[in-house]
Amino acid sequence: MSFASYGLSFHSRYAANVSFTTNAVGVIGNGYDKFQEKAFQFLRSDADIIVLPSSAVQELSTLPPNIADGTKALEHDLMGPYTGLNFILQSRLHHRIVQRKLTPNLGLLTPHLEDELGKAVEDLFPDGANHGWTEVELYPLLLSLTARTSARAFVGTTFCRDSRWLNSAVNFVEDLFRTVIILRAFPSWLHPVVCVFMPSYWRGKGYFRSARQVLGPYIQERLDALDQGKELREAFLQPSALNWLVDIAEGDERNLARLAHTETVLSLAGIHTMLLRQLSIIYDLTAHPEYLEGLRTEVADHSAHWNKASYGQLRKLDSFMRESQRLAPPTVLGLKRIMQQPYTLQDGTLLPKGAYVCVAAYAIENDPRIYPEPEKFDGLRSLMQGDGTDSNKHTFAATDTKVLGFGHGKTACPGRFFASLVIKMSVIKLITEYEFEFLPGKGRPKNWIAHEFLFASPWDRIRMRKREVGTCPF
Ligand code: HEM
Repeated sequence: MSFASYGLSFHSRYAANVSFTTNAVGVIGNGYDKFQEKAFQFLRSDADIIVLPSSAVQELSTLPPNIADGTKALEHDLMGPYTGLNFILQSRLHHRIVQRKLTPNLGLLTPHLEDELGKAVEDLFPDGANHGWTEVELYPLLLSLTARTSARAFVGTTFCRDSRWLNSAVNFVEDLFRTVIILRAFPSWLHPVVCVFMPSYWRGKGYFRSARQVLGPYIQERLDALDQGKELREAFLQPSALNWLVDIAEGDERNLARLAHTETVLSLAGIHTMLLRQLSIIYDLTAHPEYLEGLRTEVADHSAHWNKASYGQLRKLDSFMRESQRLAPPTVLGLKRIMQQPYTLQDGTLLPKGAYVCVAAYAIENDPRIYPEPEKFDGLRSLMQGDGTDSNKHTFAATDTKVLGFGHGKTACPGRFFASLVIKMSVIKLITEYEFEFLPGKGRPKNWIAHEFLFASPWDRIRMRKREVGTCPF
């Protein structure tokens, strides 16, 4: 069994890993262009990665986890044994809570999220912006905003403003990626030694401990109340993932550490992914202000009867968000899987047991045969593609074989509907209440890509000011 080996003839694994670390878009893009409809392989320090052609997306997305496991690939990528993430292999609770509780209850959560977002803006945004142009680092501002807003849904009012919880939730992710990026510079056999010298590794353990300390007594009280059939106090009746988690946990999952860790994983899955989206959207809107009035008018058109359903009717905003994610996706690889048994694809490619496979998501979404003039930012691109027959097909949360930011098919991100709601809510708040501009002589801050992951600089500065008349509908 062989794959086209991209660049392997002159690259040692170490050199290949350095190329991938610093230029994943180029490495994968060149392989994608060169091999087109054939699978190819490249080396990363921790794995030999097989990249399947775009024609295999549909088939790969339908393979069940007993054949191609996405959670194992995620755990592998995020270095489970060194970041504590290996516990996601023991239960699907982190997935069930999103699919069975968070998503079906979005309507119920919407007014709570709107309320928290409004309070967070008041608490966090600089007072100077209310009086004129003020220079800010937008990244940390939006990070705190997203952590607060999403915490209202994840842990309820009891903890959503608790600095111990918020600091843990935010810093856990940052340290996790530090650990991953540093460890990937070393061969796997050195990881158990190198990690001991890394502060991010030790801090990572501390966040899990802190989650248990902060949430533990509350979780225990709810578990006891449920077991003893006691009347639930007010906090226990609020809609929050924390309350629902305790309800749906079964067997070994009904354990303080497991439940508190699951909450930490929700923060990992949600906060930075949503922050980076919002940051990109505000940067893209500032770089392309011609879209601003159209988006504000779309919101204004629904303002008189604003309700939870209004978010689903903002098609221009959906399109803009999709275009922003196409050009700045969370990762340049998609549908990452570890094969649990040998499998032969319809095109005859044999994927051996244990192989790490994926598709070139960024290259597909920037392929001129699929997206004309892919380098051009076209905020209404997906709106124009809609033929009106399926109004949900072009929403931000919709996936497709050519729209891979959330994966595709049954295994696609279960949190994408929540993410879409929270991102829309905060973008609406930001653009109807504030104006933004780049610093004089500066353009849109660049994204950083390290390995397959997209990051943004937390130190980039931008100017903002409150609009004279704010028009936020909630
Ligand atoms: C813009 C924001 C987000 C992006 C771009 C994103 C992207 C992704 C992607 C690409 C996957 C892998 C899908 C696959 O198997 O191919 C995934 C999985 C997942 N996401 Fe998201 N996500 C986002 C927000 C969220 C949020 C807010 C939550 C929670 C509320 C969440 C929860 C999850 C979970 C539980 C999984 C499955 C993990 C597993 O396989 O065990 N995501 N996400």
